[in-house]
Amino acid sequence: MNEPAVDGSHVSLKAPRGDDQSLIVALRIRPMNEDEILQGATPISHCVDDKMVVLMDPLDGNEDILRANRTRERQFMFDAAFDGTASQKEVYEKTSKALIPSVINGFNATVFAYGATGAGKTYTMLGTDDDPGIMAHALNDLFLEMDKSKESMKYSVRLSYLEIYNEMIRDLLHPETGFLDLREDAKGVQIAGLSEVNAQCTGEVMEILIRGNRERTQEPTAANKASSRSHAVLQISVQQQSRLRDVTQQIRTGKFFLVDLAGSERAANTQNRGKRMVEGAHINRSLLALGNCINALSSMDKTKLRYVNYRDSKLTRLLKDSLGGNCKTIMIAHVSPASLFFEESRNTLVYADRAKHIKTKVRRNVADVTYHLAQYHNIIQDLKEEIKRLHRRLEKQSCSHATCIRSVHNAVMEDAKKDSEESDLDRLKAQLMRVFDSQTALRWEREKELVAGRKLHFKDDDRLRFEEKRLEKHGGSTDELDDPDDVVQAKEHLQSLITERQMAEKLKEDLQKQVIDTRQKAGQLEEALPKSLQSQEQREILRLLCRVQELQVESIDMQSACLLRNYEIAKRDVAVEMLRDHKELCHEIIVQQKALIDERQLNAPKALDDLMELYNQEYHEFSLPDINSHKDGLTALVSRADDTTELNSDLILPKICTRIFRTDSHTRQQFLKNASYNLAQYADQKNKDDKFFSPSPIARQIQQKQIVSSPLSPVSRQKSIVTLSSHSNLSTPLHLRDHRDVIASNTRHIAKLAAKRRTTKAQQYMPQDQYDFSDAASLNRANVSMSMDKDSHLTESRLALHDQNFGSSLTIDEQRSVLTDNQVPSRRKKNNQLRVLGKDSTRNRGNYALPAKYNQMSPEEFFQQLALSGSRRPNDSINENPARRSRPQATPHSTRHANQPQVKVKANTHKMQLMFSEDNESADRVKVAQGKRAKGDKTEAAAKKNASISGYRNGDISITGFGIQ
Ligand SMILES: Nc1ncnc2c1ncn2[C@@H]1O[C@H](COP(=O)(O)OP(=O)(O)OP(=O)(O)O)[C@@H](O)[C@H]1O
Repeated sequence: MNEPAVDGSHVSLKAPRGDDQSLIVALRIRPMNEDEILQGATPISHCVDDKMVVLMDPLDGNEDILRANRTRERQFMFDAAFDGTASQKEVYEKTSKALIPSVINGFNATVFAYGATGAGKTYTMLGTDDDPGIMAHALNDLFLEMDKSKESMKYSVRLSYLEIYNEMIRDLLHPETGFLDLREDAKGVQIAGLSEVNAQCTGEVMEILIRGNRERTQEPTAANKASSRSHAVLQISVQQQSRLRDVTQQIRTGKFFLVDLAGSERAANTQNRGKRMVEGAHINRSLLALGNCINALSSMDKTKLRYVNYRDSKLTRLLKDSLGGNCKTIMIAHVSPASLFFEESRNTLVYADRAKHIKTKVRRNVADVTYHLAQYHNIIQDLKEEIKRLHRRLEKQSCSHATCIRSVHNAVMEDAKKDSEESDLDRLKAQLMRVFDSQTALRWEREKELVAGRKLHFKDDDRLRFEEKRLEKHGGSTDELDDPDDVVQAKEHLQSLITERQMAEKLKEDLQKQVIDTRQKAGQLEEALPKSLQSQEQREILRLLCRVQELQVESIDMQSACLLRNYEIAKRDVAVEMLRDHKELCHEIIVQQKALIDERQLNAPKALDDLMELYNQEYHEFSLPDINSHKDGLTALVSRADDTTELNSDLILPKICTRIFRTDSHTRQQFLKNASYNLAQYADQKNKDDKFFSPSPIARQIQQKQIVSSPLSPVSRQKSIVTLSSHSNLSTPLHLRDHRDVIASNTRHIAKLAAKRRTTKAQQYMPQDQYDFSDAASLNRANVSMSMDKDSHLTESRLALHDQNFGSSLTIDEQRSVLTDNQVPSRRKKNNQLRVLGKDSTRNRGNYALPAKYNQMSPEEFFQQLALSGSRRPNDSINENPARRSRPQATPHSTRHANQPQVKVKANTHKMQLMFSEDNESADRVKVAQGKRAKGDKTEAAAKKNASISGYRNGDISITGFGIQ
């Protein structure tokens, strides 16, 4: 068992003569458990004292003549005996504790628990979490004991944990290594490949132990709910070496085996079958081998040569040293007190009693190490260190007056050092604050500079451009200026701006340099600080200082953002100012041109006059007093936005919006909120009045959006007017007819575009279930000359109104060309043919009869046909009633005229259809049906019922809107 060790030095194995030592045997009787009590068992094992145990035969021997004179009691003496009241600690202390110093000093020791299954072996060795057993107590004491001598000794503790299950050895700390081989050589019994784990403290050891136990094979049997099916061996190897280096060194290696054997079992009691039975057989075989060894070893006849057969099982081979060799061994035998286990208890007691006679020769495992000459130097060094250490200890122990004075002096010195550290901290703090301050100042300067720089740029660029424009306005290049004062003033201003910018740039450069300097200083300070700061308090102060600085920086950032926002507002103000100037300029041009027209008595078109009137009206209305200068006015304006009636005018909103741009953001938001809400209210009110033409909610939203989000719409209007004027070329004498046409055409074009845009949006938002677009497309194709768009506001009546207003003499051809260019679907545009009904003939179930002549009719022909057959031309009919003209009304009962084509729209299943008929006497009715119809309901009455609109007067072009209205 002696091991070579230590730094490759020469190790000589000593073989000291061992002392004979008897195997110590203790007996533990566990308390009766519930099962045993329920089965009516009586206690048959008793501890008479701490060494004597009495076992009673439960059978009544009176009937057996052979037993009649025999005593029913049998007494056993052990080194220690424990009954059910004994605690784990007591058992440990009275048995295994004494082995701990021996192990530390290089002796081998073994404690093994023996007994029948369920007798309490595992409980004694391992114990429970609350009440740990011998293993935990022994390891704990081992480390405590080593601690006592760690000043002079060095220790190394290694652990291995294995189980013998069915005669196979398994490493419980590394079970993945599989089954291991057991070998014997000159050094003793070895297990090849068994892992050894280093442990430094009790905690670590306990962890290893718990890990190993988790791997142990345990199964429930009838005798024990958690029966160990294997023998478990925990091996603790302790190596002790003196710290004192000498020319020769002793290394002591003690091994401590803690063995929890599996219990012998009777198949009748355990009722084991199959695998459990095989396990039981293996257990019994190995325990029999152990018993044989014990028998042989305990032979009283010292004269005879004994043969001990360890080879019968792995257990006996492993415990060879523990039983008959160099080992202090304790056997703790376990029995149940119950009468049910009399046989098992008796066997155990007999074996335990026999084991008492086993003698082992115990000797210390010591290895003497002789060092090499080269190692002496190290040893001397170590010794010197040791001397110094001892001197220091001596000094400490003899705390004389001088030492006290020295200690007081030391304390004073430490205080002084602390003070100086604190003053250092103050100094650093001040330095840090200076750096922070200068950083803050610089940052602030830079932010201001940034904003100022932007302003300057903006001022420079925009003002410059503005000035240039102004100069250009006055005509010619700057060289040929008539007004030198203006130019001089502008130049001076320009010069001052340039100088200002240069100064700002210089300042910026300086600031940047300063920033770099400060950063460097801060970097140095950052490096120096951690070295100087030692205490937690100092670090905390520093952390707080840094936080303060961070907050200051955040505050500067916020202020800077504020400045930038102000700057943006100022920029917008300037833009508004410029737009105003521009507006004034436009106004000047318009007024002058008007004067020119009046002066030359030119015959301007009526449209132009109307536009001029509108313009004048708007111009004066927009010259409201500045809101900024009157706070009350602003409040009044916002409250006006609250007033629904005010919004009834289409002009008030853009007007207010233009003004509101100059107010603060909160007021702006408040205003827009109120305005959009009231617009919706207004629109609702309007819709109630006029269901026929009311736009959809989404269309209303779009309308509101357009108005609200276009505060400068009057300017755009001005633009349109200017464009129109430029097209008209009013400054030159007109060929009236031509120009009127051009103006009319342009106006039509604008109106058309607007109508188209509205239509697109309405289509986009129109809910599908309200209108079947696919079918509407076919219907539209049928009415192309009358309508091209489902939601078009550009009805013929409107165009007619336009024509009337602008005196257009456009022919039907021209009207058609306008329509076909913009509204006719591209497919039809291609062949320029009008299919009166764009219905697929195969899908046509004959719900309506269509006169053949309308098929393949061109739009022009169709339109003419319709017009001829009516009483008037479409545009003529509008003049009749201005109310109807501006808004076509649904007239449920229209007048009938003979010889007019009947135009009907019928609701088919899910669809609308259009029907023309000429042969009907009362054929001037045009029916428009919309909506869905119940499936299977094919009568016209149902169609009418479902129709939401029907009956326009013949010739009223508003039929074009049937698809949507
Ligand atoms: N001294 C005791 N005090 C209280 N309970 C005990 C004592 N000894 C054993 N027991 C209980 O008895 C039962 C059986 O004990 P244990 O498992 O230790 O038996 P065992 O001898 O190891 O059996 P096996 O050989 O089958 O593993 C356990 O529930 C255990 O808690």
